[in-house]
Amino acid sequence: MKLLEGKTVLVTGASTGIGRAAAIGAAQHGADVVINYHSRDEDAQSCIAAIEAAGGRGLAVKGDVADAATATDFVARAVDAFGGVDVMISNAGICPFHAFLDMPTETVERTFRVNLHGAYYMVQAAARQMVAQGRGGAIVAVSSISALVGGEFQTHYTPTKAGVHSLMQSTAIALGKHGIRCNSVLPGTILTEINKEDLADDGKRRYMEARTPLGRLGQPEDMVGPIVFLASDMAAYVTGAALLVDGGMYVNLQ
Ligand SMILES: NC(=O)C1=CN([C@@H]2O[C@H](COP(=O)(O)OP(=O)(O)OC[C@H]3O[C@@H](n4cnc5c(N)ncnc54)[C@H](O)[C@@H]3O)[C@@H](O)[C@H]2O)C=CC1
Ligand SMILES: C[C@H](O)[C@@H]1OC(=O)[C@H](O)[C@@H]1O
Repeated sequence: MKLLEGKTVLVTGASTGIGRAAAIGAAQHGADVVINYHSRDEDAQSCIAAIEAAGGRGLAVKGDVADAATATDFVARAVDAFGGVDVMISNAGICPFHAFLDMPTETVERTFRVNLHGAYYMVQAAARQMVAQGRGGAIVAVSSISALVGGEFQTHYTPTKAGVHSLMQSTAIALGKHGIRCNSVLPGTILTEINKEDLADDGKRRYMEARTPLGRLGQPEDMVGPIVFLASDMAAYVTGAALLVDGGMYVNLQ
């Protein structure tokens, strides 16, 4: 069953990882897909090729989500190309692991700007378009298990993920009257470029695997079902919710 037939889906940070898998997954579910990407033209084009191979129409728009103008441009380009916006998947993010006491100011500010300001601007630009269209919509933000638990080398990152989760709760209230649903997914540890270096440490990787009751770390494709579900009409009465997708890692105390 195709869950996003006839919808236009926008995904930020979609040239790699979870965003890429979500973009291709949306196309497999019948959507036209517009992707935002930051810098890697070849990866963006290969994502568009995969969207088209899945039967959807695709468009890649370059831009830094930390800049508010990127969001308005992204939405305008989607409307020009495909006539509107039905779903926004706010996914772009960075996590430059670093110790707390000597954390460079620029690292903190860049992480906040990309992960939190970027999500805010994208969600707001999509919501403005959805309200103008008058046919509702769905917003899915990629938060994290890190919205709920800390990380020694993620003191600049975990607050942004809690912030994204909180943003979905508040926008669910602000936008419910317009028929726009806002939810977050909270991935556990998914094997992507964001943690390639961190998990190159065998001890760290084995520890994270051992914490996961399902016995393995996640793949980007593990995020597709939960994201597509929340974006689709199957979730018509779900808003302000947060869906952990972590193989059980969060509940595994002992
Ligand atoms: N991989 C994991 O274990 C987890 C990832 N997440 C979140 O998932 C999201 C996607 O990350 P992954 O796919 O894992 O890693 P990734 O590194 O493959 O993807 C992040 C994407 O965001 C893009 N990006 C970074 N800065 C950007 C900017 N300024 N403007 C536009 N795009 C930008 C990157 O180019 C990249 O395509 C992030 O928000 C991350 O915080 C959340 C929980 C766990
Ligand atoms: C980058 C981390 O490995 C990843 O991102 C998160 O949000 C979680 O902390 C994951 O472990």
